Order: sequence, then C-alpha cells, then structure tokens
Amino acid sequence: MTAPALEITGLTVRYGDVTAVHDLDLELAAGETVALLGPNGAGKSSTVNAVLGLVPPSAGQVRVLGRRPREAVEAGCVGVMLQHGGLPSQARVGEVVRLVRRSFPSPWPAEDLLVVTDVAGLVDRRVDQLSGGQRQRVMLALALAGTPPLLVLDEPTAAMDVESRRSFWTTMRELAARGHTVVFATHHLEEADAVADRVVVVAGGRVVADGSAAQVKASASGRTIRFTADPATRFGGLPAVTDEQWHGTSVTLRTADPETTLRALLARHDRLPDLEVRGASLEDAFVSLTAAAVTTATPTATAGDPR
Ligand SMILES: Nc1ncnc2c1ncn2[C@@H]1O[C@H](COP(=O)(O)OP(=O)(O)OP(=O)(O)O)[C@@H](O)[C@H]1O
Repeated sequence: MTAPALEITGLTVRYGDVTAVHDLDLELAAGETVALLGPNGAGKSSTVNAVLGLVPPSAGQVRVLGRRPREAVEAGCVGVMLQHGGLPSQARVGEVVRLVRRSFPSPWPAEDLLVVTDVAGLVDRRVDQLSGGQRQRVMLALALAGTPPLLVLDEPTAAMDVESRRSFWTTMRELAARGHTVVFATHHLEEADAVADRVVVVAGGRVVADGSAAQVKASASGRTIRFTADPATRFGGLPAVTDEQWHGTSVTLRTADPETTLRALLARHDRLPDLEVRGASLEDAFVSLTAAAVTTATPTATAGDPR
C-alpha cells in the first residue's frame, strides 16, 4: 500500500504560551489539490512549517510519503513556496534554476520546467529586475526543480495580479493532472472554490470543516433570500429567518428553510421585486464556520467524509 502524501496526526504547535495548532489531524491522498483556508492567525503557516520540518511539533507527528518532514524535504519529495522566500538578487534567473536543479537527484527536465512555470522568457533577467508575479513564477520553478510529488504553497498568489493568478492556477491544475499532490494556504476563497478538490478550513488552530468546496458551502447553514423593499418595512417574525440585512432598498434574509420563509413572505406581500434565492457561498461558509469556532473554541463537525 502506498503511504499517504501527507499524514498529520494530533499535531500541536506551541510558541511559548501561544498554541498555534491544536491536536490537528489531516491526511492527504496522492494527487489531491487541497486548499487550507483560515483567518489570520488560524495556524495555517504553523501547520505548513511543521510539514516542512521548520518548526518541531509540541505533540503529534507529521509524515510526508511515510517519512519524517526533514528526511522528505532532503530527499526532494517536497517542493515549497513560502510567503517570504528569498532569491539571490544579483543572479540571473537561468543560473538560479540551473543551480537548484543540480542539487536534486531527479531534477525536473530543464526545458519542460521553464515551459510549465512560464519562466522561459525570463532566464536572462536578473532576479532583482523581476516583477512580483514573475518572482513568484521563478519561486515555483525552484519549488518544482526536484520533481517533488508533494507541493506545499503558503499564499502563493499573494503578490500576483488577476491574470498572473489565473495562469498560476492553470499550471497547478496541470501539475495535479500529472499526479502531484498540491496543498496551498490561501485567503482567496474564490481560488479555493475554483482550484481545490478539497477545502480544509482551519480556525483557532483546529480543523473546523473538511470536504469539497460544495460540501463546505452546504455545511454553512441556510440560504439567503434577497429582494427589493421599502426600507420602512420590517420582516421580523418570519419563520426560519436567522438574520436580516439591508443595503439601501435591498434586503437579504438568511433562512434555515427558504420554502417556509418564502411562503410566509408571499402571504404577506403581493410583490417581491428582484427576488433571488441563493445557496451559501464559500465566503458565507467560511465566515460562519470560523466565527463559530472562535465563539465556541471547539471544533464543529467536519463537512463531508472524514479522510
Ligand atoms: N514564531 C512565532 N512565535 C510566537 N507566536 C507565533 C509564531 N508564529 C506564529 N505565531 C502565532 O501563532 C498563531 C498562528 O499563526 P500562523 O502564522 O500559523 O497563522 P496563519 O493562519 O498562517 O496566519 P496568516 O493568515 O496571518 O498568515 C498566531 O497567534 C501567531 O501570532
């Protein structure tokens, strides 16, 4: 049986009095593309750093393809893009890529590496002359230089514009299609929704939801009903409504049971102009799951099948 790409069991990371990660379990199968979502300070970077062997677990253990993190990194099993990765500023891109490739036992074929990461046109450029997005692409080329089965990316698109992000994620999909496992921490919910086949939401150092984007969305209770109304109107007392928000003349009701709420609304009002009934977005789910975690400080049920 092949080992999971990543197996985290009971991981706790403490920095002095601060517990950044609490008893976290996570298993990634080979070939999965997994988004790690969470608000600032949720424990994403601490988890990533433990996976890379950069911080020691205070409790629990991490295995990357069955190996200890340091061993896995040294064997070239893990490609990494960190938030504050450095590059030698005076060197040319081609030299840096060549040097890094040479340090691995099974480097990614040179030409293909430059094409896949869209760096071919930058090889003669000095590193300090790159734009933020170009720099990130070079960082990706270095992360892939050892042909790692697992790619770990901490907010990889933070410095990229919309177009660079789009092409970056196209590259990630190609890598996933070639069998690489990709795990990335992000604040961009739309990226997680579009790219990841699994979304893990972390809050307060714990996993609060784990499933496909659709499952995570479904785990945020309720739908929203939106329509236009006179701001003097009040909709208190409607069945199943848990929240009422106004923006000008547009009212949004959150409801646990849209059909019952709609029946009651239509019994009282002849017209509901611009009526829309929507499922929760990933952002709605994220806000409600992470808010619940902060309020209760205990993990809620995971969405979807535990893996
Ligand atoms: N080296 C450190 N020393 C002390 N506390 C730390 C250290 N690194 C992180 N922390 C704390 O641990 C908690 C989790 O931080 P972490 O960086 O893992 O979260 P994150 O989810 O990656 O946040 P962000 O999205 O802001 O990058 C925070 O309270 C943070 O202040």
